[in-house]
Amino acid sequence: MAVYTDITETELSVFLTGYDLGELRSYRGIAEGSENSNFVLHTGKGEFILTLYEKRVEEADLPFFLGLMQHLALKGITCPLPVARSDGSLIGRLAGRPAAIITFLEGIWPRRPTAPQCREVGKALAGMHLASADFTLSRPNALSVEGWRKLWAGARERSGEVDTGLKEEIDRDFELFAHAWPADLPSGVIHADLFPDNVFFLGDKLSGLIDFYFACNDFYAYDVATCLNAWCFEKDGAFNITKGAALLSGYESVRPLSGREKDALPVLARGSALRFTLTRLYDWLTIPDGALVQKRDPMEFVRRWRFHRQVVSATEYGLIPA
Ligand SMILES: Nc1ncnc2c1ncn2[C@@H]1O[C@H](COP(=O)(O)OP(=O)(O)O)[C@@H](O)[C@H]1O
Ligand SMILES: N[C@@H](CCOP(=O)(O)O)C(=O)O
Repeated sequence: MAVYTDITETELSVFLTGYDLGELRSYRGIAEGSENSNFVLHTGKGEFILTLYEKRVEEADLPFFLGLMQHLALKGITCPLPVARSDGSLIGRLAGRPAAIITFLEGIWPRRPTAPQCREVGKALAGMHLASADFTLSRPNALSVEGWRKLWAGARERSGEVDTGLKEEIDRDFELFAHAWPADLPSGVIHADLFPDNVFFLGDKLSGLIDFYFACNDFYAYDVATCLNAWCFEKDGAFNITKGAALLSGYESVRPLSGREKDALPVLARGSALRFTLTRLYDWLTIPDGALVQKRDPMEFVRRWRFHRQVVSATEYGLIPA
């Protein structure tokens, strides 16, 4: 469910007078997504996506997110282009919420990603990293190790309700990250949530990257690690090395990883799996049933995190040794 704030035809028509998009022909809410309210608009100028930003997105971060999409789209990355209002701004207000309109992208997100699709996503991720190198705004990653600690503080005491033993196991990882988390790897703007539901395909051809609302500045290799987690595990929990190899070779065909980035992949993948475990665990334990936020199973990522704890070298992800 992802229409948390409803809108009337009248208020939407008034909102659209701030744009050069012609008249409103129809609109409908979109069921998918989890953070914001999204609508498809059909106007005199075609189809667009309208997003009303809900409480979890900080209004102060919107210039970064929308500016990034604009920067990337103008550089040829297949992502939505924010539509400017008649006064030149990208952000308006609708139904008491900050709101923006972005271009509509064709495509379907893959429910069961294939190895060729993993290769395409690797290439697209590297393309995004290169294209964002000269983006002038920055945003620290609120969901890096210190952010995880805060989530853990809010979930730790009740974590046994999800899996016994988790408390001690996660505590131990925080001790590891205190000294083993990389201090300096090549960094820049990363997507930070490039899961299959944020990538559209037409067949095996990638047609769009969406949902830049976790984008931030961090290690590029951390974004690669997140994609390994999001794209290369099967429904039964097993890591698929063919998909891992496809994703990594796709990435390296555009932006080769340095030796230090390769060496760091196991700890980054472990940290990234913990990051998604913790956001899911926190929501699982703190959001009341029936609330308007989609809760996701934390155990899916606990299993991935446990897998990475056994990994000693990135060759286990399908990386070809230099
Ligand atoms: N530019 C776009 N073009 C086409 N569909 C889009 C676009 N942006 C979002 N959507 C649709 O809206 C859904 C939710 O978008 P998303 O940005 O993932 O929301 P949330 O931030 O709430 O997770 C997507 O799964 C997709 O169906
Ligand atoms: N990808 C995250 C949840 C974020 O949801 P999104 O709909 O904004 O991509 C997870 O799987 O935990």
